[in-house]
Amino acid sequence: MPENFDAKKAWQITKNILAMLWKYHKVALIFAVIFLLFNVTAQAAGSLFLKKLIDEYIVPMHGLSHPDFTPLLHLLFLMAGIYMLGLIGNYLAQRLMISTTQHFMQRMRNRLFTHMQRLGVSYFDARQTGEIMSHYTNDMEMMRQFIATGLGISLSSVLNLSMVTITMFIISPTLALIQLGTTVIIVPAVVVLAKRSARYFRQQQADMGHLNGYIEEMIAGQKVIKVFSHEEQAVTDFARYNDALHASVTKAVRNGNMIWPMLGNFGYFQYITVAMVGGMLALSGVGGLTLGAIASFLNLSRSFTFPIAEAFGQFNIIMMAIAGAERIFTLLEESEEAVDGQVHLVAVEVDKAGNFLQESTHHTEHWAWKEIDPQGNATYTQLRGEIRFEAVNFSYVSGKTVLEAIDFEAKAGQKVALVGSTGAGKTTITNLLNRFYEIDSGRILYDGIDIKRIHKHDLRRSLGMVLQDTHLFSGSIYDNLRYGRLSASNAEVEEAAKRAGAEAFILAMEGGYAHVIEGESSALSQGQKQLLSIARAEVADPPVMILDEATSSIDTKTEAVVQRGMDSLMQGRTVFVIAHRLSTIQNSDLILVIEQGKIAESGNHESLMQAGGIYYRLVTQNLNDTSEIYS
Ligand SMILES: Nc1ncnc2c1ncn2[C@@H]1O[C@H](COP(=O)(O)OP(=O)(O)OP(=O)(O)O)[C@@H](O)[C@H]1O
Repeated sequence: MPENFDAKKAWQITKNILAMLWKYHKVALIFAVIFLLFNVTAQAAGSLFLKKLIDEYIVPMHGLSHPDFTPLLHLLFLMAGIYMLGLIGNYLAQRLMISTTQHFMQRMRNRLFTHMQRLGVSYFDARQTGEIMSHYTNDMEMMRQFIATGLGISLSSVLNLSMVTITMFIISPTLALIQLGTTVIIVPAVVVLAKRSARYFRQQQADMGHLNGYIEEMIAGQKVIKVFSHEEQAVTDFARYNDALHASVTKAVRNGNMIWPMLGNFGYFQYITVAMVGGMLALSGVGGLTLGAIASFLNLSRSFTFPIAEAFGQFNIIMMAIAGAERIFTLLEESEEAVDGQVHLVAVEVDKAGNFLQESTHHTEHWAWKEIDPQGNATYTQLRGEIRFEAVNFSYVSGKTVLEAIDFEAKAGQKVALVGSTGAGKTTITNLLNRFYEIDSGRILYDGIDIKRIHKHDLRRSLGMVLQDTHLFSGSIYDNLRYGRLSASNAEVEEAAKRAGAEAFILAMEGGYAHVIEGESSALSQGQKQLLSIARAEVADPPVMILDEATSSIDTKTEAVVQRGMDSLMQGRTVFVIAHRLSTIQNSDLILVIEQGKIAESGNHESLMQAGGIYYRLVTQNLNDTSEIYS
């Protein structure tokens, strides 16, 4: 069942859109209303002229043998002129609304993307890419239609209706009251249909998001689907999502579409009622109704239901837009990742003995933490790369502890290896160091400074990451490697690639460093991608590195090359290695065996082997994963 329609919320969202439109496009909106007023005034004037035409020109001419048509023609020309002005007003109003919509949408897209860049990793971890994408495609398109057509038509309908009502009262207050009185009858039915329709439109937008999410997941997982021959299953699952979407679209459209014919038919009923009552009143001489008054009133009676029907005809669009806009606003209301922190990372110049000289504006390979006290005095703490976890507890979902009482120290320049079974919490430890997620309790210190006090951008700049899941962007090799540090020169990029062991294969490619990679679909092997990602980290030259070791997805020869790249990257830095090959971590200064979110053992290779515990069994049984010990 679709969620209940919340009229208050729908109104709030409409108000939000209107407020934003007003804020940025005040002048355009004022002019659009003025042009629309031209149009509705012309139509009302047309009805009043019709009365004049019949009562003062046509009726007196009746029975004359030589009628003078000149005054009649003058009046007809005047009417044509007024209608023309109305048409021009309408055209200008439409044009203004279209250009306003385009500007508004451009602003919204920018706002959405900027906001998305400021969201924390947790937002993306919890959602499918397709679902997020559908905010940019589907929801945005709904919003565009809302402003371009829904809002324009509703606005002109309201103005039209007001003008028609005023003109009706001018012509005959009695008939005007009958018209309004009969309209009240239809209101409850329209409201019921409108509410039902709105409910299904919200469901439709949600179903569309699910479908997009599923498609995106299936595209990303095409190879896996094929490997397991699950094409049929994927088609069946897709059909389920598609059926759900079809059902909600059908229900929404069916309810929405009933409003238009219902109001249309009701308009005829009103037309006949007004004609009959008006005729009777005229015949009995009540209210001084003339033939011209009845004719122009009947004309207005048709125009009365038309804007109501037209406004409700936009109902589908408005409801879909509200559903779409609600999803966009929900994303916009998603709290941004806080990037506070008064401690900054700066490049510094040092003398031969390594003593601090001064802050530098360019890359120097030496870093310091800079803090400015309330008096404006800067203090510099030389960056050493010491990391300390003190009694850290963490849970992704409240109540489900993932890390418990994590306590260790990585001294400057040390290599710390994290080993343990899958899901033990190794990656989570690095996620906390990066502040992708905030700890529940305890402290993480970086050179003695609580990382919560370090500006998040600077903290992350000081931590390089080479993940198994490498991501390269569309662009040249130069561009991709420079992503690590935008100010790096070509020579620095080439030097880093050489150190990472990536030079040979880069030069073998057409264009060498200028070779353009087309996003993730590039024809690079897993090992080559990993070498590029190592080189990218080399360019960034951060004092602390987090390495997720290559797994068996690459062959032994490439693995040796990647390992050499990693070894080079580790030189002179504090390094955290999420280890998958025990052979590569034996020289680590500290090995942490993580089990079910706790440090089960810690020490160096020798001490852990002597202890004869989990690590000893892992090594002696030549296993990579502690879970195999227990199985
Ligand atoms: N974004 C997330 N939201 C909720 N739970 C998560 C999230 N990421 C990881 N977890 C859970 O936290 C636990 C630790 O996961 P983590 O990725 O740190 O394990 P790991 O030791 O790195 O495993 P692996 O060696 O398989 O990469 C697991 O139970 C996992 O299911």
